[in-house]
Amino acid sequence: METITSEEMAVLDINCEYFGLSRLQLMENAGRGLAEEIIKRFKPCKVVIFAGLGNNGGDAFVCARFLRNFDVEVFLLGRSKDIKTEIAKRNFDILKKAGYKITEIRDKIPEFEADIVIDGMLGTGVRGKLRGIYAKSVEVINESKAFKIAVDVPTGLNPDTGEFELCVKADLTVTFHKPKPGLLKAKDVVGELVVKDIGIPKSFENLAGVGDVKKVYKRFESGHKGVHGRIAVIGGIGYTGAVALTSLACYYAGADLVTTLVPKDIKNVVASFSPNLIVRELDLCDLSSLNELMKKYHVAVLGMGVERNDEFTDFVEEFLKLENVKKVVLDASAITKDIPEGVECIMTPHAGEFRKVFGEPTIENVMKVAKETNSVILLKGREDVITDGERVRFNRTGNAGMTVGGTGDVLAGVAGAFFALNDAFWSASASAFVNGLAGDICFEEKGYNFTAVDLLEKIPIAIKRCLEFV
Ligand SMILES: NC(=O)C1=CN([C@@H]2O[C@H](COP(=O)(O)OP(=O)(O)OC[C@H]3O[C@@H](n4cnc5c(N)ncnc54)[C@H](O)[C@@H]3O)[C@@H](O)[C@H]2O)[C@H](O)CC1
Ligand SMILES: [K+]
Repeated sequence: METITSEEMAVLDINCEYFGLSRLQLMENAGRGLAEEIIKRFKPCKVVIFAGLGNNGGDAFVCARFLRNFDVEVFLLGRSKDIKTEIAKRNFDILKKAGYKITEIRDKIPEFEADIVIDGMLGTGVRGKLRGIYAKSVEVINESKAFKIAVDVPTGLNPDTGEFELCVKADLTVTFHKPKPGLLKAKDVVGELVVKDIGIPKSFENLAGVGDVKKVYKRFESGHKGVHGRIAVIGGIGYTGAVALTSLACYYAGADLVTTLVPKDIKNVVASFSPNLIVRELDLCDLSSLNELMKKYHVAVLGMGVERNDEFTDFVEEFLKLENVKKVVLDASAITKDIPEGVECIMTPHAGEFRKVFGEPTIENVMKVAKETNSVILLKGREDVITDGERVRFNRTGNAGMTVGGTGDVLAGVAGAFFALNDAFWSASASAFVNGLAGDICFEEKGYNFTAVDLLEKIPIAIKRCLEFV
């Protein structure tokens, strides 16, 4: 049975909203689906809903509306003004206006008689040990003789691992869209498991969106220089601009420190492009200094602005074997089959570069190569393909103006910055989305005739738009 983790569900939730399927619609479908399962099993009877302050509670409020002729009472675990989300509050207010019996629980849970108890306290938003009234409520529910129905996840169960300390012992769990992995591991507390379709198109699951960017972008208020990413950019053998574009893209995507390593003869040229750049001499033969240097860096981004040559190909192979090389983004001439064990890798070929090294860029072959090289492939194209060999995501942002030279160099920098603080798969997906969105912002302002420098400067705007999306 295909499952979805709570993290993936959170990303999908936001992406649905971004693609026009609102969370309010999803909540309505979830609540209605839950009520359908109850009406299928029970004649109208007494129902007590234990509702939390998040969307799990929201689903239960919707469900109440569809339990026509049932005697429904709601125990809200806290004050209504503390309800966390606008959509849950909206559904709470509807019940209030409709005159449903609602009790705001502070610390004492009232005595109650019920045929059915609905656990709408916590779902995929649960974090850590059950606190305060939540723990008490679980104990009271488990002592009750009522038929216990869990909304999405029995409260207290870790939806991904199936672990729990104190958890609702449900007779029936109605989960939405797909089961969370933990539900398949904890049958004793899950009871009968029903998966309700809430109308999310299958394709949305594999589409890169704003949710991907919100997942990977991190800013620590109390951060010191370097905590947001230290990146080494290596290239510039033959071309001067590419490595500068990549290095500046690392900064525009949030990295704190970027060192650009280029051949001696162009060092000053590259340095002259921007005071943001820290440019150092690259000696392809001095691997021990490079290994020393990499001690201080999260990620190395290689291959931009290098005419493919055997010397550089050999260098890349040796570089990847260095002890302190943990995470790499391999672009253009650095793309290779030989990724050593223990090196996390994102490769960013376009179709031509992929074909040269791995053969036809069909989805199947790209997934096969990702699996064989134990890396994430971000195949650039009209629709980017991101895969780790198991999972696949597609990115549809971007436009025909991005065929201009240098846009791939910018993408490699964005991927490097996200990769410093995240895993390869989501970093690749989020960077493809951001790079394309920046291209679309350029198009809004300039039509198709924008440059890679224009794209570069729109990267922070694109990220800001994603982070502001609620
Ligand atoms: N995409 C979907 O599948 C949909 C899911 N829906 C439902 O939404 C919940 C997830 O909602 P969320 O608001 O993210 O979190 P919860 O309701 O699970 O948690 C709420 C709230 O509780 C607090 N909290 C967390 N841990 C604890 C704890 N240990 N003790 C006490 N309180 C805790 C925390 O502040 C949270 O914010 C999902 O399960 C579905 O039921 C949508 O409605 C439909 C689409
Ligand atoms: K629940």
